[in-house]
Amino acid sequence: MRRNIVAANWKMNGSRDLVESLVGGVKAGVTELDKDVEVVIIPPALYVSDVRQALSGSSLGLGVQNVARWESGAYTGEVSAQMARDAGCDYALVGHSERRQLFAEDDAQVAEKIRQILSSGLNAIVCVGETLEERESGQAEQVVAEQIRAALAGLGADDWTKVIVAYEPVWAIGTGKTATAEDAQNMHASMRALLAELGAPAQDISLLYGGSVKPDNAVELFAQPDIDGGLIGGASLVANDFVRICEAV
Ligand SMILES: O=C(CO)COP(=O)(O)O
Repeated sequence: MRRNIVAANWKMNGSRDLVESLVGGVKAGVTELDKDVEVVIIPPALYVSDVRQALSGSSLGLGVQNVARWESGAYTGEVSAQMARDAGCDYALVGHSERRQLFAEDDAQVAEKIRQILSSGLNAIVCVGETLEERESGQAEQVVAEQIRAALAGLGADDWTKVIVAYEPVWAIGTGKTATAEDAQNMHASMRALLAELGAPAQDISLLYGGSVKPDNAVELFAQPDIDGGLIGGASLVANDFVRICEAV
């Protein structure tokens, strides 16, 4: 059965004070949620342990925003998937468009990171999405399909149970522009069809939408049959807004 998931990607925002106030607010706010909704906090790696402590006693999940593509060794500044697991994480984001654009992460590197994430026992939230130019030239589906194939082709049956795919159109991230619920649903349906082609149990895989999700557009987006939750940036930094988005699932 696929799960409904709402994940908070704090990006490079926050402080220890914010961890206290934000996690406290979210924890208190989500106690009323349907048990079928999984809420995941993804802070900067340095705050993972603080968030883990602040989350204690709750069922919220924890994740990192990135991992190294190597297992261990002389890679100054990197954090491995195994370390994230060791520090108490359950999830790792991979292939976020900010990593692809600002850190030149390509599909091959994304695939290597996914292998690290899965072999360490974490769940991978694999981000894909097209740029505005690609959408306007009618290539959106093809771009997303290529990203999914490059990242996920050849996974084994056990691996698929730990894969979540997040569709985040690049032009919708942090811009206040959201894909229409219809466009997002169409993309999600085609992603699910492709996953089936790749041998995945596609009906069981959670597909999240991300890109300017706010409390007032979340209900319509999450009502779509192939949208199983969201990956939330800006609105995840305000406890009330994030809780309202979680309630919309
Ligand atoms: O990139 C995102 C989540 O990973 C989306 O960010 P915003 O919600 O700020 O648009």
